[in-house]
Amino acid sequence: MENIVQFDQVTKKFGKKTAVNGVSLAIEKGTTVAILGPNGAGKTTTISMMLGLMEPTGGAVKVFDKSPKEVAVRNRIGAMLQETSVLDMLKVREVIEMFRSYYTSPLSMEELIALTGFKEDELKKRANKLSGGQKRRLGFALALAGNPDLIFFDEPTVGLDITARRKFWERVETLKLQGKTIIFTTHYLQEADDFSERIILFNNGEIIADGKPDDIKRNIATRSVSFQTDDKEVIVLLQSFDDVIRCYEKDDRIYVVTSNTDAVLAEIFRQGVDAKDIAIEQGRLEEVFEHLTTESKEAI
Ligand SMILES: Nc1ncnc2c1ncn2[C@@H]1O[C@H](COP(=O)(O)OP(=O)(O)OP(=O)(O)O)[C@@H](O)[C@H]1O
Repeated sequence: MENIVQFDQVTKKFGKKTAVNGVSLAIEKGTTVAILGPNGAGKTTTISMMLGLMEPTGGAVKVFDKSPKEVAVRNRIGAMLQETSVLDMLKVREVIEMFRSYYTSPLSMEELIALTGFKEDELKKRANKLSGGQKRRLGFALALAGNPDLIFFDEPTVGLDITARRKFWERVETLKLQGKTIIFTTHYLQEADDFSERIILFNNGEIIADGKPDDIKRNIATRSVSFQTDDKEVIVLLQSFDDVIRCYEKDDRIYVVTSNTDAVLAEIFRQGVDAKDIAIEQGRLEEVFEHLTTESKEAI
């Protein structure tokens, strides 16, 4: 399989701060990869080096087997980054036309409209009059204007409502079917799980997990059983249950973090624990990250 992106011992330092630390990875043609990690993990820096926007301090970055700075490479890459501001005074159609003109074999206007779902009245709007969701769609159109083989989305769904999110991922599915290589960053484990074939998890500038979503999830995603109780001693009892990772109290509720919510619930009932308003919650990624940064990396 052809490697589209290749990092060999890549390091990026900003003064004394090491943002990316000796990272090696290869991304194969046609895969959809999610780059996940807490704030400051090095995701954006990694993507910036893939895009040739930043030079590594050490190691080698290759995209399509060349430096990402080469024009021939740039022509094959599309990126939707956070907060792209585009020529506000132009109308949507004009901005898209302008971006198309930068490329030797752009997608047709019709294809771009179909991919982004812009209506005729929206195409006539000035870019600065667009809603947040429409702006994101414009960013999507601009990323695809050159009919790229490799596409980057940096936190593409932040601030979008559920419908806009669903539509965004439907559009990405179309690109996947066309055999594009797609790399996106996200804070949402669920999105990474639903839409990628591979998750690369960053922490402190290093890769701490890399694999299929199911494998990663099994290792990092925990769920919790939570409830209200008047029994102040309950945590001690809960900690003795099998499969319990940890317990804590927050906002007048007891949380039992576990790899097996069914078993914990059964035990709660069996032991007659005073538990009211029981709920099961998917572990928050922040909590997982917190856990990861304090636990040994070999646990993954
Ligand atoms: N231009 C810069 N100058 C100095 N430090 C930087 C610069 N860019 C990034 N950093 C630092 O490098 C580290 C990695 O930052 P990066 O933006 O890559 O993280 P991230 O995983 O994308 O985080 P977020 O989820 O918050 O976007 C952080 O500690 C950040 O403060």
